[in-house]
Amino acid sequence: MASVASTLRSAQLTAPHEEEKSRPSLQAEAAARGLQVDVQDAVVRFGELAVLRELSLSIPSGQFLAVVGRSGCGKSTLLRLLAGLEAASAGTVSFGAAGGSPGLRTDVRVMFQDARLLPWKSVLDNVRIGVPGGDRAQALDALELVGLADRAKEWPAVLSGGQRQRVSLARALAGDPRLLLLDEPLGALDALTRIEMQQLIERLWRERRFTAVLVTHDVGEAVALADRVVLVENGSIAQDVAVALARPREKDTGFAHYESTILNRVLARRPPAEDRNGFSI
Ligand SMILES: Nc1ncnc2c1ncn2[C@@H]1O[C@H](COP(=O)(O)OP(=O)(O)OP(=O)(O)O)[C@@H](O)[C@H]1O
Repeated sequence: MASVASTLRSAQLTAPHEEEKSRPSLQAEAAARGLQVDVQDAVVRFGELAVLRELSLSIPSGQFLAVVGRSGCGKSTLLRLLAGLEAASAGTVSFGAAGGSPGLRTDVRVMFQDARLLPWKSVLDNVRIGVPGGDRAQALDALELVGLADRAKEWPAVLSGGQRQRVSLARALAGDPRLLLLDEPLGALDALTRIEMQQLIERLWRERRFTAVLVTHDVGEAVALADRVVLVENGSIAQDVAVALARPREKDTGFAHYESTILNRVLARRPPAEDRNGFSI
């Protein structure tokens, strides 16, 4: 990873007109960084159960995509397919113009709902796991990104749940991924910490321009973060919504429109009464 802290520092030192002039080329470079993803007619089965049924999805380089859907519809299975943790029995998954495939790729990282930190390793050593070669400076840089460089020497056990998730995010970003897969990473956090983490993830995505795929039960979270929200239903994409709202997003009427459009569609099939009262699915 190029020194992120130094990149940010040098960006801050750039005079405004110079920054303005260099913006188009920086944007082009940034857009090219994120991995393009193409899923074509993918089928994933667990025994008799076909979870994904000829699902097709193209994600352009650098897009922030959110995946929503009812519990058990196959959101995590789709994410695991992209991570190379599940294999398709039919169809294809390919990355980039060159068409690379999932598997043991260093440019694809996953963040899960539980932080999955090794309790016998320090915070810094946990982050070093995410750095090819385990470079200390690179790991420290990633910890600085998430605001935890001063906790580097401590044990994971002394951190709060939100801090542990930030370490997990640092570990995922430390290898400078081109595709970040987020499987309900904020689901276990309290509401305030969750909002702070959403803002952190959005800021880092804007700065680093990786392609992001977020699985979430929270339609509000999907609308707050994503360029595009897809609904998985019956094993394929049942709704595909481009979220045309300026960032950072405010919970205004435009936001509420997207939220209710998606939620109404999710609930349209089989709306249990308890789901109608909230924004989570
Ligand atoms: N390894 C597995 N073996 C057998 N069945 C599985 C396996 N993984 C997932 N499934 C089944 O596939 C279906 C989809 O699971 P998946 O975890 O992808 O759903 P999900 O939409 O992410 O659910 P949730 O929102 O509740 O996390 C479920 O019925 C689940 O039981």
